Amino acid sequence: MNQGADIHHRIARISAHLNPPTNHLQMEGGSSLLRADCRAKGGSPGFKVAILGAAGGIGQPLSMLMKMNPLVSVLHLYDVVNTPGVTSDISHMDTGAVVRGFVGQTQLEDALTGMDLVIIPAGVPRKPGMTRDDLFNINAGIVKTLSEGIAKCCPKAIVNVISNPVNSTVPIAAEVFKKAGTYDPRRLLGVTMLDVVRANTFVAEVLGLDPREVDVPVVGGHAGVTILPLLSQIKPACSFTQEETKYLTTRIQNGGTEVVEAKAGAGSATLSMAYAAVKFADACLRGLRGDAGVIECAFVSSQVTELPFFASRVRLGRNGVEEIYPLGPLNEYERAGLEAAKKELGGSIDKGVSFVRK
Ligand SMILES: NC(=O)c1ccc[n+]([C@@H]2O[C@H](COP(=O)([O-])OP(=O)(O)OC[C@H]3O[C@@H](n4cnc5c(N)ncnc54)[C@H](O)[C@@H]3O)[C@@H](O)[C@H]2O)c1
Ligand SMILES: O=C(O)C[C@H](O)C(=O)O
Repeated sequence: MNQGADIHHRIARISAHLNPPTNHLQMEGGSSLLRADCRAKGGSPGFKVAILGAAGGIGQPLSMLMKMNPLVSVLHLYDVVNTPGVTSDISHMDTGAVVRGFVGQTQLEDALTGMDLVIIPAGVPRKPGMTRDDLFNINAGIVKTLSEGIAKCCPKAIVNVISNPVNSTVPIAAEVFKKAGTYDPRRLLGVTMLDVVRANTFVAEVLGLDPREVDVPVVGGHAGVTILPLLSQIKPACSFTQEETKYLTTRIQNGGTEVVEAKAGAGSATLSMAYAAVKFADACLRGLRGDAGVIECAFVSSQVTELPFFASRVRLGRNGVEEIYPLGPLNEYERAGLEAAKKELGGSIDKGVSFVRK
């Protein structure tokens, strides 16, 4: 066989056992194909991460940022459209993770098999005038289907749910996992990190600080009054006037709507969300690696209140959520906020549970 034919033969051989439609098939040179294949098979240390909804407004920058994360060795990009292009594009970044693309329901199982962490930003976003709950009718079914795939193909994966309404989609995923007999509450987390990111930013603005120096716990859920910033517990310790407290609480609770209105029909937060999702996913991966003291806020199965799910500070470890911290001392304003949050949150959780049990 001449040299050109030999290379073509090697490419064909490798193509046959790489997942379709991977970017590697478009690379030139048999030797690089072989090396990428070895790394994909676990030759390089790191975690295997799938992003479901990878071609969307959040999915694309999230995929790019996860490709830059040194803890990721394999990155699977799944969507019902456009993943071949996104995968090809992102795969040219000279970072460690091997990227593979999967498109359409028939490739969902391949996308999920063997994953350590699955991030779900699949689903429709809000338009001005809509609540997150208005997305339920479409997104509930999407999250249900994707969760069924996870239960079947990677039941031990940590799952980060971004799709709205998070207050309902997390209970939906939990019910699907219960039905499948795979539910481990420690491994299912609703992503509320954007609320913390916003709270840090807005509080830093008021205090004249660098946002990186500020840490605001945000508890409850991820919609309107269920988003409850605990300004009395911020680090560094600081007090606010009543006016500042009201301004900050309202702005943090309406952060999503602020972006939806500014985008004027073109969707909701995508870039700040991708940043927040990566910050949270990185914390989950550091926990999986066994790092000590990884603490973030997340919407999880919880006994912190009488509700079955609640967002609060959690410690992340090798099994996902290793410890859930109590809310700590609340001031009068926060106690009233907690009551309002619980009232709305209870209904959203029930709605998610009934969707699967019906
Ligand atoms: N948790 C949060 O803090 C937070 C923040 C921002 C947005 N969100 C939510 O994230 C979701 C996505 O927002 P976006 O701006 O990226 O929307 P988008 O419309 O830009 O992207 C969504 C992607 O999901 C894909 N998709 C649809 N059905 C799918 C399925 N069955 N399987 C896989 N992929 C599927 C679409 O093809 C699309 O590429 C929305 O529900 C939005 O409300 C949550
Ligand atoms: O507001 C939205 O609809 C998207 C997201 O939940 C956000 O908080 O930005």
